[in-house]
Amino acid sequence: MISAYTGTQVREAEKPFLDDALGPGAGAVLMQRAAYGLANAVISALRGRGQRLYGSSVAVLAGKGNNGGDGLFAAALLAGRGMRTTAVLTAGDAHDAGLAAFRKAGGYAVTLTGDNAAELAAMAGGADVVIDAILGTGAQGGLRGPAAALIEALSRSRPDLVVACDIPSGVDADSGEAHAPVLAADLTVTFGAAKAGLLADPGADSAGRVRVIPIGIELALPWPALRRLEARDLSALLPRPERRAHKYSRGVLGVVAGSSAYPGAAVLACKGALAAGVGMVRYLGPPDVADLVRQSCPEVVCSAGAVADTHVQAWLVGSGLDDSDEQQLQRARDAADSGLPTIADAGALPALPEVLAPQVILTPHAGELSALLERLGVSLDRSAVEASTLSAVRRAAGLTEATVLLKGATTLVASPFQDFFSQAEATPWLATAGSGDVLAGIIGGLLAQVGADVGRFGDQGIDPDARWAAIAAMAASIHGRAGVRASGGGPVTASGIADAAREVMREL
Ligand SMILES: NC(=O)C1=CN([C@@H]2O[C@H](COP(=O)(O)OP(=O)(O)OC[C@H]3O[C@@H](n4cnc5c(N)ncnc54)[C@H](OP(=O)(O)O)[C@@H]3O)[C@@H](O)[C@H]2O)[C@@H](O)CC1
Ligand SMILES: [K+]
Repeated sequence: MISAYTGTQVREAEKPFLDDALGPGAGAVLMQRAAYGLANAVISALRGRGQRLYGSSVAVLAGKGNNGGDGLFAAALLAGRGMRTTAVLTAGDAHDAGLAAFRKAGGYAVTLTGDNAAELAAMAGGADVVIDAILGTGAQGGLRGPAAALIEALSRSRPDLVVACDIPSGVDADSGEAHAPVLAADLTVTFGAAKAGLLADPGADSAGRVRVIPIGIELALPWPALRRLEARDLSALLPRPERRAHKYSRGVLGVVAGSSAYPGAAVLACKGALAAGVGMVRYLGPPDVADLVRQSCPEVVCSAGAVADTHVQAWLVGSGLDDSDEQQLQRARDAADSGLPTIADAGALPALPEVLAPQVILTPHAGELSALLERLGVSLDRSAVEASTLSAVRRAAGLTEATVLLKGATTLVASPFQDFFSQAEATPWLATAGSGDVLAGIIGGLLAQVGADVGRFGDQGIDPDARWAAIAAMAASIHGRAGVRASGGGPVTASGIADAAREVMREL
């Protein structure tokens, strides 16, 4: 599991180590570790591209704070390895000890002014590596003045390799909000712990690959602000049938989905659930949709019954529902009100009561989340949601008291108890019709199997209250991995994602 923290949490954790009572320059030790990790990461990245170190060039953009200090010390180490190093001091002022070490190692420093931004951008853009060490966790807002002009010009020239020091300058370490201009990094080398803003969009868009360098503060870190499940977490959390299992003990999912306009959504939701290994799927809906479901998935038991008369462990409602089909909408409301874990997708979102419960998982995309918040009296249009995904999903979970999964390049999940998960396994090829129905199916399939198994989650450090969010995150991860597998770098279909999800489950 990757644990991520706000900038404030990391700074708090660093404080005890900065105390001079620990010895003179105790804080400098942390900076040396950070700089060493950054320099090594740059060396690995260059070698990974088949480039020689000796004679390669690096431009470090250094702000006046400790982030700039990290960058200058790292550049000094790189100069010591034979790289040609230039520092652009973006604030006139610079970290004294860092600049002294940089100069001593043979580095050349130049000060950014109002007049030379374009010239220095051209110089930095021609370097083999650019290190962005302008702003870190001490930033207030984004880049301004000449530093903003430098980054704008440099972004246009698309440097070969950009390495962000701790966080891309202009990205908020707590929220992932990006204050333009931000220089998109290929790699972010972050210190002590991943910052939450690197694992939430749009910050994640600019971060590239994230590498965490331990600096000795790890044991002082509090409960994480955000977590990301990795393959081994999924392996530990996924259900395996017991020796004497039968279809009912493995979990039964009820599905209320599909309409004459979108019958395929019901099929894809059922396929997703079956791929997730559920014992049985019971479909409730109109006869024409049920016919298609039977033809495509003969394993599914179809009826036109009521929610109250249908014995299941979890519900999936909403995928492909028609907003004029009052009978299906009523089923969706009954399911969400049943007290059973329920995934509510697409057409169910506008139909449910405003206040729900943690075991109800809502799965909006940014536009649907904007509409949901609008109904709750919060005016946040789609682009505002996209600009601030973590805060938007937090607000939605707080107001609805439900678990909310926001779909996107990075999928964020928030529980109403302030547990957050972020998964980023997906490929852009996943953005295809029906993909969300498969995701809903996988969530439903997992809810039916492990929703009641509190101990399974506790063993992995997940609170009982957070398990609904963890299940949604597990499903997002499986769905993302399935998309990558089905795509192989090319187009995918939603059915292909469901097929691949079964293989991903087997591997995990
Ligand atoms: N603590 C530690 O021991 C360790 C910390 N580490 C490193 O330190 C980083 C945090 O360092 P930091 O606290 O010095 O802040 P940092 O992000 O460098 O910049 C803030 C400076 O810029 C200024 N400024 C602010 N906003 C601005 C803006 N929008 N545009 C322009 N300027 C702006 C602000 O000055 P002010 O405006 O307040 O006068 C301030 O001087 C952290 O990310 C990590 O890399 C590691 O070495 C491990 C050990
Ligand atoms: K930075």
